Amino acid sequence: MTSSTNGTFDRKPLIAGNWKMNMDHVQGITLLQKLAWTLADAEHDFARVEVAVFPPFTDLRGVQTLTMGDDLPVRYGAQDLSAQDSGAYTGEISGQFLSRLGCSYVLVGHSERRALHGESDALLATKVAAAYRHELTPVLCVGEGLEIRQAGTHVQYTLEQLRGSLEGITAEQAATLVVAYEPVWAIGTGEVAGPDDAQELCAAIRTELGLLYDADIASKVRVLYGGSVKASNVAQILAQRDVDGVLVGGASLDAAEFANIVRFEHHLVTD
Ligand SMILES: O=C(CO)COP(=O)(O)O
Repeated sequence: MTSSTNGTFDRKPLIAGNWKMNMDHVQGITLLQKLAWTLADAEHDFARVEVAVFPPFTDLRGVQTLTMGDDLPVRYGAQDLSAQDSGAYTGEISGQFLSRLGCSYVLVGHSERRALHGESDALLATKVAAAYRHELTPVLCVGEGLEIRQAGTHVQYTLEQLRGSLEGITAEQAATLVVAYEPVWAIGTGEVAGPDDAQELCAAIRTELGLLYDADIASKVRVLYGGSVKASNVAQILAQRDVDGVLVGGASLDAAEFANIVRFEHHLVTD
């Protein structure tokens, strides 16, 4: 596993839910409350397996109030941030604002932002830097589309995205980075990369981080897999040595299903 079969992990697993453009601020609070109750009932050990949600911007203030008020051990982050800190950038959200809202994380370069908003690796490197300026941990997303996968150049392609999106990022900063490998062809399609595919790319990402920085940093960075993750397939994915967590889309909108994903260790045997 991230870990091994002896129940210890090399890195603390991170189970992250990307709500995308779903859940208004009222629905978001209900979902988070249900998730927290379900995990509390199950006596989930948050110190062992970390849980984070990525709601829309407009939900974040409510999420902050709820987590602070009820002392919830769930972390949260935004789905994007501006490369700029402040100024005449209509519609943009600064990392400073996210930090003030208690965000721990921010997604950078999700494939939907790369594809629908033309975000380039060069721009994403400036967003990663902005996240660090505001003490947010970037969750840098990389991954290939179907054509690249079919052409067999997916490893090369994904590592090129990684290098480009980390341009100018120091070793000290990279030590706290989270990378999410999300093959575009497996997102929202029900098509899951097999555990071996997830391991191949997560290991390749770690090796590349070792070359870009050093082996110690590479051993600290958490590399997640994302793409049609469900309670029924999560255990096999997380049984891979270099997969340190999952970034879940659709299945994170259902509190019971997401709680079961978080509790992947409890269904290792039955899956
Ligand atoms: O894009 C994803 C998470 O960021 C994955 O989405 P799905 O889990 O819905 O395939």
